[in-house]
Amino acid sequence: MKGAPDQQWNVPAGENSQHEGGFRADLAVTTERGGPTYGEMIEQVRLFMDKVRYASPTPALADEVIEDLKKLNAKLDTMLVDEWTSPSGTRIDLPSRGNITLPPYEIRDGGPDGVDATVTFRPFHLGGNGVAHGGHVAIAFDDLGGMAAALKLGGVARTGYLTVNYRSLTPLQKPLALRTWVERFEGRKYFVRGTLHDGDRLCAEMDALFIALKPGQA
Ligand SMILES: CCCCCCCCCC(=O)SCCNC(=O)CCNC(=O)[C@H](O)C(C)(C)COP(=O)(O)OP(=O)(O)OC[C@H]1O[C@@H](n2cnc3c(N)ncnc32)[C@H](O)[C@@H]1OP(=O)(O)O
Repeated sequence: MKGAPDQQWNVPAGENSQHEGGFRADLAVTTERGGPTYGEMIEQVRLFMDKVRYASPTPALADEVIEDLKKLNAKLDTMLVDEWTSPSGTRIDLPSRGNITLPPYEIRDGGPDGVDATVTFRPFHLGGNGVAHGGHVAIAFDDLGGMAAALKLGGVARTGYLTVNYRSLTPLQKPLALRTWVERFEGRKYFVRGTLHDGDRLCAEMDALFIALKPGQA
């Protein structure tokens, strides 16, 4: 990665490393990494992506935006850390734990019985004709399905397969109810179901297998 010659992006698993296999060794959550305005920074990036999705800039404006973005990227280059110490993914006080790559969701309730979340697809999640891209719906199911498996097994799991049935169109910019739960498990195999509703209307359903990782497994 350019701009951060002294930073290690991938810390190999080892005696003193901060991860075990594929996931964080320390699953402790934080509300402090990245500082008190980290969430607002993420929100401004999402807002920017919303604008980019719909903007038709003049060549002059595109050049101006490019120069501004280069400056911002150079600023962040001075503060890059490895994935295990990044705030992203651990900030439970923020939508989607501060993970910019996920559709923003808030957890209403979560435990071994399942996860109840509210997800709001943004303008930049547009697929076509004003509604969400199906891939973004699948990402929301994957993360929250993985969370249901993790809360049931008390450890981490990776997706073996994930099937989404798209039952009706998924709107943007509207809080939707996403629920995931472990239907059954056999050994390391956790069969997880999920639903996405707009009010009473079913938008999509998930049927997935998450496999508990063995200690140290990537
Ligand atoms: C609280 C924070 C929450 C955050 C949640 C984030 C969730 C995000 C989750 C992800 O997106 S993970 C990324 C996407 N997934 C992957 O990249 C996984 C790629 N695949 C693998 O790494 C391995 O295949 C895997 C670790 C999943 C399993 O390999 P293993 O060698 O550990 O297990 P094995 O192949 O022996 O399979 C174990 C059992 O599962 C079964 N199995 C494995 N894959 C299957 C599959 N695809 N379909 C059906 N069954 C499957 C397999 O047949 C076997 O069944 P039995 O025990 O009954 O014999």
